[in-house]
Amino acid sequence: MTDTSAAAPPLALTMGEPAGIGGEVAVKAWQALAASGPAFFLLDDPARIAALAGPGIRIAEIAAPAEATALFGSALPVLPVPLAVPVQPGRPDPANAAAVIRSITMAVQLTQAGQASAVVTNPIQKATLYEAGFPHPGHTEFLGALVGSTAEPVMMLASPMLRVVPVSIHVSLRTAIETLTSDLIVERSLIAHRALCTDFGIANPRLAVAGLNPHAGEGGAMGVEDDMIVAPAIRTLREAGVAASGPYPPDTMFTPRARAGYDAAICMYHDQALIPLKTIDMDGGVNVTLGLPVVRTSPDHGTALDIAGKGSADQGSLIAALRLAAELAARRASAAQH
Ligand SMILES: NC(=O)c1ccc[n+]([C@@H]2O[C@H](COP(=O)([O-])OP(=O)(O)OC[C@H]3O[C@@H](n4cnc5c(N)ncnc54)[C@H](O)[C@@H]3O)[C@@H](O)[C@H]2O)c1
Ligand SMILES: N[C@H](C(=O)O)[C@H](O)COP(=O)(O)O
Repeated sequence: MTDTSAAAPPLALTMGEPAGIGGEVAVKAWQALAASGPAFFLLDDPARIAALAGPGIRIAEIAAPAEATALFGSALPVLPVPLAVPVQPGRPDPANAAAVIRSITMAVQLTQAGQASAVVTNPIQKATLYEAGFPHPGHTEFLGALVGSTAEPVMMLASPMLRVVPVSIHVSLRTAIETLTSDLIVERSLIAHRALCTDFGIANPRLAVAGLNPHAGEGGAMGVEDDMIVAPAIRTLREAGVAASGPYPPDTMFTPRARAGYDAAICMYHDQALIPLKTIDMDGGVNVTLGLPVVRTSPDHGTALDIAGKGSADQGSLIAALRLAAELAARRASAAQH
């Protein structure tokens, strides 16, 4: 376990969609972590968070991230990001989109400036941001643009039981299949491999590559992509020294016995990766963006508008995201010192 106890800067937690469950799980996560850390501050509207938390919980409005660590044991630190209009739980309003986006931008800038150790994002309501003109499909692509990445960052969902990496993210299933190439599989796998080595501290990560078709194509009878696209990518990865294997029939590669044989599953499209992860560990899964100069994690769930304002949201995934962000940031900080 990496030592995260040194005086690392606090984590920056974004507001996410204010009409969703982000504020509620942030308050619950603070209650769970106040005594132990890792310390974080929330970029949000302090008055709304105070109203949401109720009278028993102290909210501390801060002017800079450096104030958060000392306060964290007794109050939830909030760096103000004012909202344009009042929030109605379960009913997102595009008028608040600018504040949602500003919260993400500020978290990234503060992390790049060394004032925060990592970015942890609460879930956004993508359709509401699109309505307000947001041009990025999701956080992953937006973060890549914010830091000026040349290659699109890679999405990983991680839990103690499984790590999955989809080679395409927020595109239709048709587009995911039409744009699948050996080069794309190799590019995403190499970024994942590097992150598993450096951020996760795994010496020789084993990548299990999923097939695209039923039975990984059954020798071409159920689709040619496994032989023509996936298998050549695995050969290229192996030639580059990566312990990659497959293509595996996707229906059996997520069983407990199969999972014991690899460190991450490289999946051919979004839901091939995210369905097993969220089925196995919805309350402990964490979304991690690989290939960025800053550490970014997020809970695996979305805005859960159907339960917003009801007090029933589970905070487990956000707590796991905060803990993993601190661990990855500490490992990067330690590597930078050596
Ligand atoms: N990181 C992110 O920004 C992120 C991640 C996933 C989804 N989203 C967005 O969230 C919105 C809603 O997505 P969705 O409906 O597909 O998924 P969702 O995760 O919001 O909800 C799916 C179901 O799980 C339940 N649920 C989710 N989190 C829960 C929690 N912490 N405790 C208890 N129950 C919980 C919800 O009530 C709902 O019934 C979409 O706009 C989507 O794009 C954003
Ligand atoms: N694809 C993710 C999921 O379904 O859980 C989610 O939309 C989050 O994506 P970003 O982190 O890129 O917003």
